[in-house]
Amino acid sequence: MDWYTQIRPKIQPIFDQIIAHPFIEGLLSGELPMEVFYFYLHQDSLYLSEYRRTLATIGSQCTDMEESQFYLEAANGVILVEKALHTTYLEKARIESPISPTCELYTSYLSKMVHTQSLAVGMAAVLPCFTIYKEVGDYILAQKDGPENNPFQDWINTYGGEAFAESVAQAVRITNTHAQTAPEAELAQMEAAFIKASQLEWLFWDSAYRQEKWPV
Ligand SMILES: Cc1ncc(CO)c(N)n1
Repeated sequence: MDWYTQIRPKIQPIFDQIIAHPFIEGLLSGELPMEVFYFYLHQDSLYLSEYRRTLATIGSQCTDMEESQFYLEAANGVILVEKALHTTYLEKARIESPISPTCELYTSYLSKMVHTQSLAVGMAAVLPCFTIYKEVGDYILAQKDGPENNPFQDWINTYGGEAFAESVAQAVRITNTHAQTAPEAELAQMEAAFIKASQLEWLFWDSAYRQEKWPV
């Protein structure tokens, strides 16, 4: 059994809590308050501006040319999403809230992993950013009881679409390849990183829903 197939069931309780979260329910029903959505988008644009550099770092660490190309292209894809977010939503809304504690935690965690751990562990740490968004996108697309004109449809299409699915499948394949030759201790670190990043995905939705601020 490949690495991802055996690790995925371990985050099922986290995934179940993500899709049951009022933020996701609100995206699905179209009833998420716009203010909350804008807060999320602004924090996500701050997240993406760090995440792209994390992906590019992984790309620069890969010795295999195609793996390198994949992560560098993924970083480039993130830049395109960032730009699209800015032009379609954020420019008009002019949100200026500072980076939230959770956003700072998540981006710092990923940066720490790729700068201080092995390549395989770095790959495992960024994998939930691919797989969880894809699964959430697919889950929302599969619901039949959404409204006719969902204001969040563009967002849903981005992550539920075919293009993103292909990128996710490749990230899974590459990470599996690295797990095949990883010693026990490294596999344990890969698992811990994958689970931690999955928890941070939940926390990111939750912090957006709460419009999390620094308490002091
Ligand atoms: C927090 C977060 N994780 C993953 C993605 C998908 O790239 C995103 N846009 N934001």
